[in-house]
Amino acid sequence: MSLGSPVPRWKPLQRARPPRRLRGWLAQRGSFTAALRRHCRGTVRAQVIRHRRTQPGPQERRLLGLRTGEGVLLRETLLRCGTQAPWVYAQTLIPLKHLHSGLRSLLRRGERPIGDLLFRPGHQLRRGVITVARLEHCILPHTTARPELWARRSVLRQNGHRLLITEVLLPDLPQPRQPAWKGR
Ligand SMILES: C=C(O[C@@H]1C=C(C(=O)O)C=C[C@H]1O)C(=O)O
Repeated sequence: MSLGSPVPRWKPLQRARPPRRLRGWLAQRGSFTAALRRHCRGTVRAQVIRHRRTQPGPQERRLLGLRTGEGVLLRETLLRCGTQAPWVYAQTLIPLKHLHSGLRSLLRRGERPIGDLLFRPGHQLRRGVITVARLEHCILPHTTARPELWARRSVLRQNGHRLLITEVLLPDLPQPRQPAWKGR
């Protein structure tokens, strides 16, 4: 999936005007996987659609505090509830220099979303500022439709390591039950 061109214009959530029905999802500060699970009667699964080393763009490099030439692991997944149509497209960038064995094994966990492991109690994970963007020319897999799509992006920090997570809310994502607009 492509986030489209031109590059999305990311704004802090408080300064953007996403549709009301999406605000609760966009403001979620805890595990997104856990939030999805609260709406899913089956199992939340992460289908890995890409897993490869790459060079980050200038914005991503800055957010991850990387120098030119420092590579990242790109993981792209579709998060879905059971066998339903995907609810979220997620893109995770992990600096290769932070790819310690713990993280490596975490990424080999089949269809289990990484949020479950990142947000384990006692892991002292901190989410930075959440920025959001309306994707103007996003191309969804398997369809030519161009719905209005919103995405959010944030940096997760743990013991000096950083991950950049982008989540695109897909049209089949249900309405959140509890508005989390103010976040935690
Ligand atoms: C970071 C989280 O993990 C989610 C799961 C992902 C995956 O398995 O690829 C990617 C991003 C998130 O939507 C979370 O739950 O907040």
